[in-house]
Amino acid sequence: MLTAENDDFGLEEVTLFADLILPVPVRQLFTYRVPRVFNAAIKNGARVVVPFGKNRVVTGVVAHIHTTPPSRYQAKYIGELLDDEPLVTPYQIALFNWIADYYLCSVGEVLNVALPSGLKITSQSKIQYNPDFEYFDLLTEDEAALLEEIKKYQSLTYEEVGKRVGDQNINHVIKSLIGKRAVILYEEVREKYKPKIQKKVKLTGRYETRENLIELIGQLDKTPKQQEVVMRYMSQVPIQNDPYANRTGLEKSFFTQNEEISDSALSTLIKKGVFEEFEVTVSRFAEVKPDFTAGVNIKLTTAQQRAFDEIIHLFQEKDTVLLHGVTGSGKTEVYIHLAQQVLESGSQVLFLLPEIALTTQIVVRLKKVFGDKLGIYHSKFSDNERVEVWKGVVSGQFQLVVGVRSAIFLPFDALGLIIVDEEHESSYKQYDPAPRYHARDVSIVAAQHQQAKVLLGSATPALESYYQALKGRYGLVKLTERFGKASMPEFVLIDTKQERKTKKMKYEFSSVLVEELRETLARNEQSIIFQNRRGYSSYLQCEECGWIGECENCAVSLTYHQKDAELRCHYCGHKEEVPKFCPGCGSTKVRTVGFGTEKLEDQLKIFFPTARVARMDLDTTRAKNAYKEMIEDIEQGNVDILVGTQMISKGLDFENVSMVGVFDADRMIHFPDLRSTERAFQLITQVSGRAGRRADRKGRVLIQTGNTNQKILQKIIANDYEGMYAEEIVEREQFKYPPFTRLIKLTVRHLEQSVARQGAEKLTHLLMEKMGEDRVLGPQPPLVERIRNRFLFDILIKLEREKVNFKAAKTFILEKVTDILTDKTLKGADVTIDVDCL
Ligand SMILES: Nc1ncnc2c1ncn2[C@@H]1O[C@H](COP(=O)(O)OP(=O)(O)OP(=O)(O)O)[C@@H](O)[C@H]1O
Ligand SMILES: [Zn+2]
Repeated sequence: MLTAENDDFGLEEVTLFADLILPVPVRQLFTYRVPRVFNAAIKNGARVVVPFGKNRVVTGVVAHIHTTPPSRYQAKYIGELLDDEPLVTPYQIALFNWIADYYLCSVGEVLNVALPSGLKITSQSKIQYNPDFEYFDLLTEDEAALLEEIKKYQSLTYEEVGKRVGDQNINHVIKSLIGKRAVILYEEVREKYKPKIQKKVKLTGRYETRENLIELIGQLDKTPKQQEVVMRYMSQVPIQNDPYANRTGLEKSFFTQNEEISDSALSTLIKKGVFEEFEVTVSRFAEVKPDFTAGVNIKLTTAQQRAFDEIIHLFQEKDTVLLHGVTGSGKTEVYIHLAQQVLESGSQVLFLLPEIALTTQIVVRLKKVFGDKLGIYHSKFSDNERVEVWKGVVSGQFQLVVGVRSAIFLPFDALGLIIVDEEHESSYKQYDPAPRYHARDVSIVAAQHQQAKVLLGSATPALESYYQALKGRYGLVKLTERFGKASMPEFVLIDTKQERKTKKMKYEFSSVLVEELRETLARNEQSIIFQNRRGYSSYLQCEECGWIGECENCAVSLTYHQKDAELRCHYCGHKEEVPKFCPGCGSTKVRTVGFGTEKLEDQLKIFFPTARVARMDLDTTRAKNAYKEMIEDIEQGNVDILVGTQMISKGLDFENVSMVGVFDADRMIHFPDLRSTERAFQLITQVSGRAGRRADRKGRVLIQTGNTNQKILQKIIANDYEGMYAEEIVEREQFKYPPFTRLIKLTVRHLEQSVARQGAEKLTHLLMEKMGEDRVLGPQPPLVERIRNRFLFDILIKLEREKVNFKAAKTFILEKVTDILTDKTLKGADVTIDVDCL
């Protein structure tokens, strides 16, 4: 038999099939038939467009090409082949498969988050005149007129039809034309990504010689406007010194946007064949010019150099190294030096950050060193920009990419190093939708695929990472001093109970904190106020009847946002107007309870009317450049007091911040969660680390608490990470929690509470039968037991790392979940699986 591999001639004849990864939540590949015309061109990793289901068109990626038709169904044809060269590399397909396997989801779901949407496909309805149409008598006047217009074109979109007839509201006429079959509607697939095109002009070839050019200028004596255009061109393009400069030409907009130059003169010159027009594809990042003026060659301090050498040394035997360096110790400088070394060796570097807020400052630092080699990848970028980074990685332009968690999906082919900064951060974990992956953990696997190394860095490592380091699985390197004689900040615990008793509290602020703020202002230094809750107050409550504003879709109280005078659900985004009277009893005594960043901002303005107060949280940073502008504002000293959520807690480096105030420490410490102690330590240490980062500014941190004796607060004050670790790890072992076990959370959801409960109970039983009662906990409703109208029940599975065959256990779990999903008595129930839930 002739096969695709061994005979090119036979390729024309043979029928090929392709197994595709499709972006759907089904754990299988889909086999499609390859039209013969694509036989020679189709490759693994290429994108194709295929019909799916009744009337969907989706983009898939070829995983495997073969000659075996599917046995259970008739294969449909692939519609279009989008790439001549594979867009997704074999490395990526292997990694996506690993993620799907490990996190128990479909490869399609991985693909769905991995591909920037600009590389996916949308379908657009197009309208075309039906040549077989005969019943013109049936048309109204409007319809006949429109049909005449449509007839002139091969095909049009709805929008274009509207433009052609100068009326955007003609959809109803189009609809009736479709109904009468006078026009045909069809779906055209198109790529969302649009390269940015620039129109340029250049002199035609014959004027690249000096003589011809001089002659031309002479000829134009009589048409001074045209002569002006040529002269201006020459002033911008040094064609006399370098004839090749003409080849790059000049943006057309240079002429069209210049009022002194006449458009028509340029047009005439183009018509005469003096100039010619051409188009080039330009990078959207062209405007971000690197700034080479400062800081290119920062010299590492002795301590940093020692850390650097140790890391390099440890990489000889370990694939992963943890850099535990206190806040402000200069970890970023160590990363930069490592990245430089790796790039020089010809390999690529991926630099992961947990949050967009952080990229702003670090990108400035990296740009100085790496210039155009640096690609930036995060969600505040448009799709087109993300596609450009993707393509830039393939083309080799971007050898270093800084990005948030999804940057781990980029098509690297020669990774040497992955840096995971602030590796303890929970934002590396994706919660919803699947894949519920952890970018730090995926990094380690991605690095294995590429024989690359991973550097984890943090001032407050995740317990898991530190455990692995102490066990010797990761290398461990420490930086215990701040850079440049800056000392660690000094802590003050403020007893709010005492202050309340003596009536010294002013609103939410202790007198000590207000006084400290006043002194900081007087010294012209900056302060940070940290409260990990946005909005004005936690909720609204009626003093008379106790009514509390709750979300109609979720079992959670609505947060009061004063600025927009509304109540908002932080789970589903539902919004309501603030009621004037209590909906329960009609009383007007509706009060706000608790406080968020918005309220603290307001109160600060009352204490310090002339101070410049800024707020940084999810609500104030929605716009694309909001972070950047706010951070620059702070750097330039235009802000005296910054109020913010966890967003401001880590990584930011402001030289003039000397005071940090921490609110609601108790809520962080006592949050009902196995990680609350670890998290409280991390958050408070990180935000404290923003204070006093320069030798000439002693940092002070004031923590408001109802109980100053709490052990964890003492550990924070003493900067005693090891102490915190030692106590926590004992508890983790005792209660069988990570790192000693792996946790899988199953959540059963249903519109009806009884069905959700029933499903969860059934599933629990099925699991317990084989896994035992100790390993399966629940079911129980989570903290917020209803989200978006659906009731939730959680089941927690604990699997001992050393004892349990993880893979087999997961296969078993998947089987049982499938049993529930196909159970007729549980119709509509849905189960999400979260492997290594946090
Ligand atoms: N060797 C050096 N030479 C000059 N400046 C340095 C050096 N090392 C660090 N710095 C400066 O000290 C400050 C703190 O360093 P950096 O931001 O890298 O700390 P970090 O360890 O990443 O802190 P955090 O954990 O809080 O993010 C920065 O402004 C940095 O530019
Ligand atoms: Zn809600």
